[in-house]
Amino acid sequence: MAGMTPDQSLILIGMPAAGKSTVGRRLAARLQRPFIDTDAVMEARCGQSLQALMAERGVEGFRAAEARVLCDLQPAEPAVIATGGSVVYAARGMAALRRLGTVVFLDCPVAVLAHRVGDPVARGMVIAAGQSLAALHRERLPLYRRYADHTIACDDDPPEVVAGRVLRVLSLD
Ligand SMILES: Nc1ncnc2c1ncn2[C@@H]1O[C@H](COP(=O)(O)OP(=O)(O)O)[C@@H](O)[C@H]1O
Ligand SMILES: O=C(O)C1=C[C@@H](OP(=O)(O)O)[C@@H](O)[C@H](O)C1
Ligand SMILES: [Mg+2]
Repeated sequence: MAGMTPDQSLILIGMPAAGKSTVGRRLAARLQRPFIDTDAVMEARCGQSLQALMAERGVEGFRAAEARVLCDLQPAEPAVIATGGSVVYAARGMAALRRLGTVVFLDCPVAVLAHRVGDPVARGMVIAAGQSLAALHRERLPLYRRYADHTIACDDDPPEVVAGRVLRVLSLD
């Protein structure tokens, strides 16, 4: 898929700490579009922090709540949407997101992610007890690839550079 039409939202997926929220905010400013972070939408809707949600409902409950948020997302106008890293577990949620626009996968090496993330559990990630970040990355990579219209290699490049790559691949620069 080359470029995107003006009525489409731009949706960022990828591992936690890949830069979806940071790069997404920059893209929204550059494109003069609203910025939506599905993590913030979920916290507002559930009335608690993601960490509290995870502690109360567990991984399955968290994923179910996230899927409902994705299915109900209706931007008033084309937006830049940063998602939580675990959205790709929800097939129905991803189908809903894909109806809203173009999905871009920020593909960041696991070593860079590990440096940024610190302790996955303290960060409130959807991760099984004892699972390493590298194992989680292996588990999710096929899912990110399945849903991506475009993949952007991020390495450890600054957010502005990554944002520029996204705009170029979508012919929006
Ligand atoms: N391209 C980047 N280069 C360096 N640090 C980054 C970059 N993108 C994000 N970060 C940092 O990594 C952390 C996680 O970024 P964030 O945007 O919250 O990622 P995500 O939304 O994908 O989880 C933040 O501290 C942010 O400042
Ligand atoms: O990947 C994950 O398991 C998660 C990523 C977080 O969002 P970011 O990807 O924006 O960090 C947040 O949704 C939650 O802590 C679970
Ligand atoms: Mg984020």
